[in-house]
Amino acid sequence: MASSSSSCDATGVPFTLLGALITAGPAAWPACVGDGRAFLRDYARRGTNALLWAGLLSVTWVLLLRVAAMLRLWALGSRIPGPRALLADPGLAAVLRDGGDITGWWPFLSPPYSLFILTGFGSVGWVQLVGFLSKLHGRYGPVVRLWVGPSQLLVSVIDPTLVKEVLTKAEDKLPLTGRTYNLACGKLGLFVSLFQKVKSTRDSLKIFLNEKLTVGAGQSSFKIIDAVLNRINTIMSKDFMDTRSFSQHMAFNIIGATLLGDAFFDWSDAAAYEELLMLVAKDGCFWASYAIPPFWRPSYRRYRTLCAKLKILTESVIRKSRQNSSLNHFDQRSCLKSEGTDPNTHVLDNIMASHCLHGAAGGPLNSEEEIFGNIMGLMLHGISASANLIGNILTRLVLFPELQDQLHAEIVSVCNESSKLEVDDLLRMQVLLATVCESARLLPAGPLLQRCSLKHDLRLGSGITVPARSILVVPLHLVQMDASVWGDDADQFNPHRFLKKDVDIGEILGAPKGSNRINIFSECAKTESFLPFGSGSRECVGQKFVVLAISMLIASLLRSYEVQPHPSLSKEMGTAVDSSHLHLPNPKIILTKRRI
Ligand code: HEM
Repeated sequence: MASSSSSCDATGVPFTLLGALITAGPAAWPACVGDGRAFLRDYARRGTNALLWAGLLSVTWVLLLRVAAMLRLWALGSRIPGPRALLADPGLAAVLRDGGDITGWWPFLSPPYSLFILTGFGSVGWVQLVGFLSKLHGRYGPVVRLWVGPSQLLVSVIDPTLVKEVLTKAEDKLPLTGRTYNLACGKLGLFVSLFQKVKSTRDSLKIFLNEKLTVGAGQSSFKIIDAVLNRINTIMSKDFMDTRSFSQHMAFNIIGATLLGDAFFDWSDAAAYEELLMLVAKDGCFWASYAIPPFWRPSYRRYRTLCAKLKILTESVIRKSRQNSSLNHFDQRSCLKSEGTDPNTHVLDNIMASHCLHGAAGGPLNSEEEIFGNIMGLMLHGISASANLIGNILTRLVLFPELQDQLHAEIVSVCNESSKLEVDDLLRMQVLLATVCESARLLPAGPLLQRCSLKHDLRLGSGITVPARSILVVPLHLVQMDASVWGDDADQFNPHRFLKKDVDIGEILGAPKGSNRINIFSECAKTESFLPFGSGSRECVGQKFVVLAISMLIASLLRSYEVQPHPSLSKEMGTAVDSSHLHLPNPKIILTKRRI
């Protein structure tokens, strides 16, 4: 016997709500189907089922994609030499616990996911990390893989040719780098992961910074250094100062005045800004390392408040700087005017101007917010990294008084007493440039260059394929202290190696190849192992500017002052330098005016 439901002819009943609306309605349906309310209930049930199925299918699809990506990562990753197991090294646990710092700006993943958060100014974390990678490279060769999580592959490269290839081919930064700067500076177009996003801003910034020091033009004295040095007399009213704070203060003034123009010098909030900036730089990487911002932690909220204050101050100095600038606001004039960039304006206008051009070419205009963010990011990175290098050089000068004498003699011989120092003079100061380079070689601003290729696998010439989204690192300290390249004394401070061994920093200085003035660097045999400013698509945009600016600062300083250790410290100085040179003391120094 047929059941009542099977005898019900429901074919006339519409399947969808739309269908129901355009038919004559429930009145036209067979009685066994029920009234309109029953239809809606049935419709809701069917709809919910469909949605659940769709959700289930999408989640399954995403999971399958993830699993497939993970299997692919495992398959490709396992072909790269390296330890088999997931990372379980007790030594690195200590590194994990260390705090992070934008100066190092080699941020990694975080508690609880992370491998390590690296600190600036030569922390213990550096030593452990470098030691660990050194062991791995010793065992597995120049390319080593390290599983830092089931779906996270770190690949470390130290072979100079492969390093160059990696830094050129892999154009993206780790997303965490961008997050760190985003957290501190808000929206910004520099330092973020995707190369395509940073490219145009990088280009205009490069032009601006390079034109600040027109190398080889013969007539450009570096006014900012004069202004900075004028401040030394005020600072010297104190008995002594520690190298770190002095270097930070010098770097702050040089970078601040370069980016923001003269307005920076008579800015009443400068001291507060400097303090705030360093606080924000110190903790940025740590907080950004959380996958979900820890809003519930009061210390995190305090950090956000500091960032907000810094942002307000940055905006106020930028406004002040704009008022001072000859180009008051970015307008059509500035767009038309600046195909190249005008070195007399400040960087803000140039970045804006370049984006006007960009806009004319169809690209999006930078928002004001992004421009403020860029300037803030540059201040954070530029000041921290420059302070590190200046401090390193000053410490070496204190440690090696005979080098200081040699530098002074060189400075005096290159420029006569009354003349102003010019950039051209600097290019003749070979020992000075070599000292800057050697200091940068031995103590880079961060221990690792980091890259990733977000979208594509990376096929290296050596036949190795690095899967997309792997973390690629170049341990600078291992590369720059490689005895097979730099000789047995690779870990010793010896600026003269740059004179003898012909490392080409001509490119950094932007001088023509073979130029007489810098022929010390005319051959490039070791260049690929000298990477304090990185290399390739994401290399430091400020390198030429900063090498010359710091050389100018040191030359101007040594011309008028002798840098001496404070008497209370001089005895311990000799032993304070750790053999790996990853730790430098922070000596108290006295600047004694030279008798002319
Ligand atoms: C001694 C001082 C400095 C050091 C040691 C330094 C070092 C570095 C390093 C290692 C990188 C990454 C390179 C790579 O991954 O290949 C970098 C990137 C960069 N640096 Fe510097 N830097 C210094 C000063 C400056 C200054 C003064 C500025 C500008 C005011 C600057 C602007 C940049 C920019 C824009 C990038 C690239 C960001 C990107 O591509 O997203 N740097 N720097």
